[in-house]
Amino acid sequence: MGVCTSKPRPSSEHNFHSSEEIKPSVVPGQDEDNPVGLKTNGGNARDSGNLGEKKKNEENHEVGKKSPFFPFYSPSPAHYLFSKKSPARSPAPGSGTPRRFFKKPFPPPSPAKHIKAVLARRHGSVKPNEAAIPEGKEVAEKTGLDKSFGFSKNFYSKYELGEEVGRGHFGYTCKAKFKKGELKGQEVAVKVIPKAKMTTAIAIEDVRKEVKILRALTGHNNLIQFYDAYEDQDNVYIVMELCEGGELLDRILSRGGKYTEEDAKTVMTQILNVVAFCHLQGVVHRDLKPENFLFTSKEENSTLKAIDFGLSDFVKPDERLNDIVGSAYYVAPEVLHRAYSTEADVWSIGVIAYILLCGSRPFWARTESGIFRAVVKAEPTYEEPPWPTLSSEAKDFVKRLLNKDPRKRMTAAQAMCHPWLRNTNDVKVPLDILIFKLMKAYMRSSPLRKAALRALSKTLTEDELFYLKKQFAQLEPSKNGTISLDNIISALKKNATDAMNESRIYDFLASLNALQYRRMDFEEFCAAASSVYQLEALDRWEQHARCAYELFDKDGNRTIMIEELASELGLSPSIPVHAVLHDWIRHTDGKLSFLGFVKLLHGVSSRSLAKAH
Ligand SMILES: Nc1ncnc2c1ncn2[C@@H]1O[C@H](COP(=O)(O)OP(=O)(O)OP(=O)(O)O)[C@@H](O)[C@H]1O
Ligand SMILES: [Ca+2]
Ligand SMILES: [Ca+2]
Repeated sequence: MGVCTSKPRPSSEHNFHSSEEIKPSVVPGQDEDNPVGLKTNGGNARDSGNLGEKKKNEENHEVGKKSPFFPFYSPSPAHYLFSKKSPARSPAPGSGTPRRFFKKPFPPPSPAKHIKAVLARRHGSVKPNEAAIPEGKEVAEKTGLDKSFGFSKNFYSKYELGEEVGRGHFGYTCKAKFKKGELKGQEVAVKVIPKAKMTTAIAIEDVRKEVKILRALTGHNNLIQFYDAYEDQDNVYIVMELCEGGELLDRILSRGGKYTEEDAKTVMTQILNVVAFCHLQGVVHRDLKPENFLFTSKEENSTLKAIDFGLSDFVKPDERLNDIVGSAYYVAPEVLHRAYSTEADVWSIGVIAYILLCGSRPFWARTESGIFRAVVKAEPTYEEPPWPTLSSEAKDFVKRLLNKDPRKRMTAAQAMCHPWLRNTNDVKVPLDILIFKLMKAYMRSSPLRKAALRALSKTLTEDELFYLKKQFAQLEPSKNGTISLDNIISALKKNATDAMNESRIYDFLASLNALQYRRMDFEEFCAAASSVYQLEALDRWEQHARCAYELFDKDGNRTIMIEELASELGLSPSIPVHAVLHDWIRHTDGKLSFLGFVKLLHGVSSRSLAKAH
C-alpha cells in the first residue's frame, strides 16, 4: 500500500516497545508441587490415581528423556500405563533403557495429566485415592448437592450399551446401539459420567456446561456430533457420534512421533477451523490436546473432530477468566497468571503443532511446577533435529502461536491465513471475533489516534492484508465496497449458535453502534481491525512503525499543545500532563514525536498513563 523511503534504525536506539513483560508467578525455589499457591489434592485417575504409580510415571518420563532411541522407540512405561487399546502406547518387549548416558532435550508425548487444580475443583477436599467414594444418591444426601440435570431418564429403553472405547478422568465412553425405531442397530458413542464423581458444585456445573456447549455447538464439521443427554440416579449419559479412527495422540505415536509438514497442515487446518468457530461463539475449550481430537475413521485422510468440552466455558468478548484449568503440558502462561480468554486455546494449539512437527514437547519437566515454570519462562528449542530441516514458514507459524503475550499471539482465524497454511486449504476462513474487539476500540478512539492507525494500515504487507481481505469479505460489503453495522450483524447471525446468547456477543456489538450512521471502506477497516500488539511482535515492526510515522507526518501530523493531547486522550485532570506527555511532542515544531506516535497507536488510557507516571 504505502510507499516508504526511510531506513529503519537499529532497535536499541528506539526502545518504544510499550508492552509489559509478563512476570512469572512461578519462581525457582518456590514449593515444587504448588507453585501458584493452589489447594491441590494429588493424583489423577488417568495416572491410575495412585501416587506411587504417578511417581513411577514421572521417573519413566525421565527414562524417556535419556533414551538414545529418541523419540518414539523409547519404551516409556508411561505409555504402557495408558495402553488400553493402542499398540503404539505399549512398551517394546524386554527393552530396558540405559540411564544417564545420553541427554535428549525432550521426552516424547504421552497422555497429558490434568492440572492438579482441576482435580481440586472437581473433588473439593475429597482425595480420589481415599476410601471408596459413596454412590451418587448417598453423596447427594450427605452434601445436599443437586444432581438432577433435567435430562431425559430413559437411556436404557432407547440404547443398548456395548464395549468401552475410551476412558478419561471424568468418565468412560462406550459404544451403544439404538434398540428400536428407524435407527435400530445404528451405533453411537456414549460418555458415561458417574454422579458419584461429582462431589462439588463446580463438578456438577462443569457437566451441565459440557452438555450445554455440545448442544449449542454441534453441527460444525470438525466438532463431535451431539445427539442427546440422559441421566438416571447413578450417571449422566452423553450420546454422540461414534468416532472409530482413534485419538490424534495415538496417530502421532503410531507415526513415530512426526508428521510431514503436509500432513501436519491438514491436521492443523481442521483444529484451527473448529477452534476459531468456538471462539466466535464465545466458547473457550480450555483442554485442547491430542487426546481430545478423534478421527472419524481409520482412513489416512479421515476427518478430525474436537471432543471433550468438560472444562469449556463461555467467555464474553471483553471478559477474562481466572480459574486454572487444563492439562499441564498444554496450558498457556496467562492461564497460570489467572487472566485469560480464547487466546489460551491458541497456545495449546501451538503446543500440538510443535509436537506434530518434531515429535517432542516444547515445555517439559518432571513435576507440574517444573512444567509451569517452563511454560512461563522458557523458550522452546528450534535448533534440535528435525527443526533445521523444516520450512521457515512452519517455524514462524509455531512461534507465533507460542508467543507468551496473548495480545501478540495469532488468533485461530489468523493462523489459518498464515503463509504456512493459507495456500494448502480451501477451507473458508471463519469470521474472527478479534475484528470486533479491535473495531470497538477504534470507534472509541480520538481522531488523532484514528489518523495514526490509518497511517499504520498503509504499511501493511500482503501477509497481513490476506487475512484482512478474508475478514472484510465475510462481512459482505455492499457493491461499493463498504460495510455497515447491518452487514456486521447479519454476518454474525449467519454464523450464530445459541452459545452466542450466553457469551453476550450481540450486547458487545452495541458498542459499534456509531457505525449505524455511516459505512466503512476497506482502507478504514484495515486501520480499525489491525492489532498494534500483533504487529509489534513481527521482526519487521520497526519498518512498519517508521514508515507509518513518515506517512503520518506528511498527512496527519500537526502542531499540538500538550493540553490538547491530554484532552484527545481523555486524561483526567489529576494527571500531571506536562510531565507525562513531554516526550510525546517534537520540540522543533510542536508536532507528535515518534515515541508519541507509537504510544498513540496503542491507545493509551489515562489509567495506564497514571500508572506509568
Ligand atoms: N465420540 C466418541 N467416539 C469414540 N471414542 C470416544 C468418543 N468420545 C470419547 N471417546 C473416547 O473416550 C475418551 C474419554 O472421553 P473424554 O475425553 O470425553 O473423557 P474425560 O473423562 O472428560 O477425559 P479427560 O480425562 O481428558 O478429561 C476419549 O479420549 C476417547 O478415546
Ligand atoms: Ca479427554
Ligand atoms: Ca474432560
